[in-house]
Amino acid sequence: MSLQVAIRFKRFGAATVLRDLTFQVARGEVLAVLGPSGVGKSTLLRLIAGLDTKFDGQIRTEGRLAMVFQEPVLMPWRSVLDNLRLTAGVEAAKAEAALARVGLAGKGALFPGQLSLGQQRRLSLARAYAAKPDILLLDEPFVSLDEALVTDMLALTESVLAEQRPATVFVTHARAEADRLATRQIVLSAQDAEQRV
Ligand SMILES: Nc1ncnc2c1ncn2[C@@H]1O[C@H](COP(=O)(O)OP(=O)(O)OP(=O)(O)O)[C@@H](O)[C@H]1O
Repeated sequence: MSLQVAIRFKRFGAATVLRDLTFQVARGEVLAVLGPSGVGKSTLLRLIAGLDTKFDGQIRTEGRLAMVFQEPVLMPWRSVLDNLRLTAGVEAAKAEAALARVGLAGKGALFPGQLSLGQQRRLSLARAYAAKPDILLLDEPFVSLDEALVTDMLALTESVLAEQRPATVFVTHARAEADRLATRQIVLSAQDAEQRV
């Protein structure tokens, strides 16, 4: 099993954000995580990624992990091509192809600040996909892309998932995106948490 999650609780101060959440994701499976804003979806991904280790429970991951954040996290002082090559560890020719696949052909020499937000999001996706991770964490990766781009990026994601078969956890507000990409869905609700403010 690529990913095993057993969270007893995750607290921020007196507020319990996640409680008794247990699931597993095998290679090739795509688990969509839905639920209202503030319910703890991004927190869950940060725990899985190991970016936050303060919680009660156990998370086991196997292999290489890549995460696409809600806001693109790029190195502003490095070119678009370097952002892809340095993080995903791919050679120049493959990096160019990965850029072309997300519609960023010819943009490799620019810096992230010279890209639109939508282009930065696409670079983040390209970087995660080029890394060929065993575990892929996607935090609302299609937010703030226009409709045509969402369609393109969904199709790209679908083919990347079919080719690479990572264990994927996909956070989204959009039920239609979840229906299209996910093999399983969970909906987090405020009842999973216990707000004690
Ligand atoms: N570093 C932090 N310190 C304190 N509270 C935090 C921190 N990070 C998140 N929270 C709180 O935890 C709760 C869950 O936040 P999280 O970002 O995981 O929600 P979400 O479900 O991803 O929301 P959205 O759909 O709006 O992105 C919120 O109440 C938030 O205020």
